[in-house]
Amino acid sequence: MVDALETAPRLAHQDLGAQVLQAWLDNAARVFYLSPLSVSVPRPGSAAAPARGGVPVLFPQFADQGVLPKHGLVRTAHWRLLQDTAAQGARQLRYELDMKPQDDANWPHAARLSLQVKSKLDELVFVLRVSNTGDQSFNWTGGLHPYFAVRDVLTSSATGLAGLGVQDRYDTDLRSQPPGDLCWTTQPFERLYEACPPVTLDAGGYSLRLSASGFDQWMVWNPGEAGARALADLPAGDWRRFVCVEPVCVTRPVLLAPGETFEGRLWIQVCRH
Ligand SMILES: O=P(O)(O)OC[C@H]1O[C@@H](O)[C@H](O)[C@@H](O)[C@@H]1O
Repeated sequence: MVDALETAPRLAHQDLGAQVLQAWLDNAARVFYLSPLSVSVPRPGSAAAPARGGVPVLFPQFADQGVLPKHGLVRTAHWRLLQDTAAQGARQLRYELDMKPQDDANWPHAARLSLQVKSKLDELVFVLRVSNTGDQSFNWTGGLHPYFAVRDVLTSSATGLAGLGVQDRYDTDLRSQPPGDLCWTTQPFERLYEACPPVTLDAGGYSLRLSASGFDQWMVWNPGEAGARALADLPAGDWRRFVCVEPVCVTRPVLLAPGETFEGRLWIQVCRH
């Protein structure tokens, strides 16, 4: 009998941003893209940079939609690792971060974040919890930003999104996802979906079944050939090696009263062809 632990994805991770960097399946396939040019060591005068790849956590601001640094404050914060274990056929990680009102003048709130990751056989589950530990309500946007490794984004596709309302950064007249599979070209792609139904991503060689709860939108992003040139931490040509399908809350910020907790989950199931 094969021990399920032997086949559960191995995980690499770092406390900066509680960022899962990689998950290896038992055949050594990598679930996530991770740029070899990622630098997480702080340079004098600048904050530590999150790795380009894996699964960054975005909070309390999605992308550049507000006054905070792009994608918020926690992907450049050092989290506490509370659990890193392998038992009963599963690997489990748990990170925690406490945010205090005095940490950032533009977001003067108290919150506790926890990220739990569980890998079992061909499955990964991410659970992000946000608790309001202060005495005033706050709202936030953000979520998870997985960089899914694909053989070639130009031959990859995703199903499950047809007919959903969209906001597209580059095609502002587009109102809904056209019928058929979603495919990518050499052009930059950034499309926010109005909901978060299950999606199947054909990564080339295997598919990833993605489903989420708590989060209520998908953001699908790939910088394309031209957009990638502006990303110093991405080798030329590597934009073809990933697509980000991100479970997020953007259009409807999450309001948390004192003592309330949000819970968002992402399930990633690897299906061999
Ligand atoms: O380069 P960053 O800060 O990691 O962001 C990557 C991309 O992340 C996506 O989620 C956003 O929709 C894009 O606007 C953004 O460019």
